Amino acid sequence: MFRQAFSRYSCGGTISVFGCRRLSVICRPVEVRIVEVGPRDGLQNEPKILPTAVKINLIDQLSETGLKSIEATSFVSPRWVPQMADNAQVLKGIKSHPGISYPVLTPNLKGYQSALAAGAKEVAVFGAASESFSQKNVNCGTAEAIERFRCVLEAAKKDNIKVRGYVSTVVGCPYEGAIKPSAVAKVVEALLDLGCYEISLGDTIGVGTPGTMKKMLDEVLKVCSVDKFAVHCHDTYGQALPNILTSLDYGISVVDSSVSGLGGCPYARGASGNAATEDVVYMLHGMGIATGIDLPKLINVGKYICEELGRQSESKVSRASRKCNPGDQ
Ligand SMILES: CC(C)(COP(=O)([O-])OP(=O)([O-])OC[C@H]1O[C@@H](n2cnc3c(N)ncnc32)[C@H](O)[C@@H]1OP(=O)([O-])[O-])[C@@H](O)C(=O)NCCC(=O)NCCSC(=O)C[C@@](C)(O)CC(=O)[O-]
Repeated sequence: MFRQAFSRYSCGGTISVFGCRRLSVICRPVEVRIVEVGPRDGLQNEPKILPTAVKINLIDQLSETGLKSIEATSFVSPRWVPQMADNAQVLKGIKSHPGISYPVLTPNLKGYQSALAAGAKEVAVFGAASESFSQKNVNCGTAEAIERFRCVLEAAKKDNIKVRGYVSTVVGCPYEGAIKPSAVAKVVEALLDLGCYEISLGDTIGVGTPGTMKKMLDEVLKVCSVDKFAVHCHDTYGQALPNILTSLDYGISVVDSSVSGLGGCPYARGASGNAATEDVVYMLHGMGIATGIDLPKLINVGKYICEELGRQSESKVSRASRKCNPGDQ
C-alpha cells in the first residue's frame, strides 16, 4: 500500500509535510540481486594461500545456492595480490552455470586480455574517489586509472563483454579521511560515460553510517537513476547492514557481500570483512525481499571455506545457526 501510494515519487526523495521537516519516501525493491564477492574480495586479503582446487570448490558450491553473480577472481599483478595468482586456473576450472555471471577484476588492458583468454564473460574495473587510495591500490591517480579503464571498455565493447565499475572509498579513505560526495559523483559519472553497466559504491574501510551513506547517495543519484547502482559495504564498524538498509530505502536493488563476511582490501589499512552474505540474505528474506538464495546451503558453504582458512565465520547468522538453528525466515 505504502509503496503504491508513493510510487510516483522517485526513490530516496524527500518531501516536506506539515510540521515535519522532511519525510523520506521509502521505495524498497521487492527483489535484490546479491553479487557474491567472497572468492575475490573475501580471499584476496587472507594470509593463507589456498590451493586452487579449494577456490574452485568454493565457487562451484556457491553456484548451487541460487546466487546469480559470483565474482570469481582478479587479474591483477601477482606481486601485488599473491592470493589471486592462480586467476586463470580458477576461472578455467569452475563449472560455469548458465544464468550465473562470474565477473573478474581487471585493472588494465593486460588484466583484461588475460581474463578474456581464461574465458571471462564479464569484468570489473575499479576506481576510487580518493586520490591517495588510488595511488596505493593501483599505483596511479584516479584520472590515470580511468584512462586505463577506457582501454578496457573499448576492448570489451568490441568483444561484447559486460563491464561493471567499482568506486572505492565512497565515504571514507584510510589516508585522506572523509570523502566528499561530489568526488564520488565525479568518478561515477566518468565510469558511466566509459560504458560501465553498473556502479558498485564501495565503503572500502567500513566507516560509513546511514548518515554519511545518505549524503553520498543524494549526490550520486543526481548523476543517474538508482537502477545503475549497487552497494558494497565493509563491516569494520558494524555498520554494513544499516548501510545496506539505507541503500534499499533509496531503491538500490543490487548488494555486494561476501560469504562468512570474509574480505578486505590489502591496500586499505584497517579494513575488515564485507557484509556477510548469510546476514544480508537473512535480513532481506525477513523483510520479504526475494534473493533466490537458499540460506541453509549458503551457511554450509561458509562453514566449508572457514574450515579451509582455519578461521571463524564473521556471519552472525551462521554462528547463531550452530546454536539454535533458526532456519530461513
Ligand atoms: C594495477 C597494477 C597491476 C599496476 O601495477 P604497476 O606496477 O603500476 O604496473 P605496471 O604497468 O608498471 O607493470 C608492472 C608489472 O606488473 C605487471 N602487470 C601489470 N598489470 C598486470 C595485470 N593486470 N596482471 C598481471 N600483471 C600485471 C607488468 O607486466 C609488469 O610486470 P614485470 O614486467 O615487472 O614482470 C597493480 O597496482 C596491482 O595489481 N594492484 C592490485 C590492486 C588490487 O587488486 N587491489 C585489490 C582489489 S580493489 C578492492 O578490493 C576494492 C573493491 C573493488 O573491493 C571495492 C571496495 O571495497 O571499495
